[in-house]
Amino acid sequence: MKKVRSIIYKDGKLKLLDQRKLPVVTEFITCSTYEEVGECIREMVVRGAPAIGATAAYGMAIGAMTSSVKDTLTLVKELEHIAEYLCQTRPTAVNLFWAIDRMLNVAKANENLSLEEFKERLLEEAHQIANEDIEINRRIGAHGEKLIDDGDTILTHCNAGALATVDYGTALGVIRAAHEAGKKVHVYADETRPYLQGARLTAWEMVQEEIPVTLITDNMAGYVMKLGRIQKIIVGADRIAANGDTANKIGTYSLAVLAKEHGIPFYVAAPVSTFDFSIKTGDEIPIEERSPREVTHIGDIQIAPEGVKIFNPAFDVTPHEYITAIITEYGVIKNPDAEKIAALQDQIQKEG
Ligand SMILES: CSC[C@H]1O[C@H](OP(=O)(O)O)[C@H](O)[C@@H]1O
Repeated sequence: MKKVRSIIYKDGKLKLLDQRKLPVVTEFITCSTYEEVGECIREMVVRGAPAIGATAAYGMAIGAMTSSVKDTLTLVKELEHIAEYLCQTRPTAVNLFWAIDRMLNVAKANENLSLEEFKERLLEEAHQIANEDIEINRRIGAHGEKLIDDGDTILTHCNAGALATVDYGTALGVIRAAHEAGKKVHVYADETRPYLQGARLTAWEMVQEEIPVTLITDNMAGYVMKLGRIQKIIVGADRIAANGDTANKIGTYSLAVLAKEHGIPFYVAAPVSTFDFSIKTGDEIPIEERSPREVTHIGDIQIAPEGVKIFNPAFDVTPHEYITAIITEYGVIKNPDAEKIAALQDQIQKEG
C-alpha cells in the first residue's frame, strides 16, 4: 500500500495529514497562511519533533510569500514576528526552534536580495530542511540497524516514525532499516496514553508496511519485559540535553527504569537537531502540559467524571544513566554523558 507523506508543499500551500484522525480517516488540512500552519502544530494535526520543525520552516516561507510588505528589509523584520508566533506553538521539541532559527539566519544572510529572490531563497531552505530530514533518518536507520539482531522483538513508545518526521522516521527508521536488511523484527507498540500515538500511528505505519506489530497498553510494558519477550527498546526524542538526558513522550522514563531493571538495552534515536547543547541537564527542558480533555476523553467519549483535577504532562525526561546509546546520523553514542556529547559537537563542527 502506498505510504502517505505527512507534509506536502505545493504551489504556496502546505498540506498536512491530519494525524488526529488516523488510523480511521486519511484526511489533509491545507494551510495558506503561517497562522494556519502554527495552529496545526499547536493542535497536533502534525506532530513529532522533526515533523514540526520542517512544518514550521514551511510556515516561515509561506509567511514571507504571503506578506504584503514592499521591501526585503521590512520583510526580515516581519519574519521575526512570524518566528515568535510559531515558537509559541509547542515548547518541548527543540527541532521547532532549531528550524525557525535556521530560517531566520537564512533571512538575515540574504536581506540584500530582491523581494522575489528573497522569498524564493526562503522556500528553498524549507525544502532543504525537509529533504535533509529524510536523508538523516536513513543514516540514523543505517547506524541503528547494526544494533538489531535477527529475531529481535523491539518495544517502542509513542510514534517516532514516518509520521513524526518528513519520512522514514527515527526510532521506526531503525526498525525499517533492520527489516529492509532482511532481519526478522517484531515490534511491540505501546498505545501511549493519552494521545494514543502508538495505537493510532505506530501500529498503522507497521501494519501498512507489513512489519509484524503487537499493540499493548502502556501498563503491560513491564509485564512483557518480565516475560522475556523484549530484546530491545527504541524510542524517539524531543530534546536531548548536553549530558544526554532526554525528553520524550510521557511514559518513556518509566520504560527506561523498567528496561534497567530487566537488563534490556534502551536506545534513543534522534537527529543532532534534537540536541540542545545550550542546556546542561534535562532539568532545564520545558515540559509541555496539554489540555485536560486529552485525559478525560477518548475521542468524544468521556471516561472521567466532571470536575476531576487533571495533570497532563506531554513529556518526561529520562536521565542519561538509563540510556544504553543514542543513535544519531553521525553514529552511535554509547553510554551517553556530557563528555561524549561534547565529542559529538566537535564531530559536527569538523564534518559539518
Ligand atoms: C521522531 S520524534 C517523535 C517524538 O515526538 C513525539 O511527541 P508528539 O507526538 O507529542 O509530538 C514523541 O515524543 C516522539 O518520540
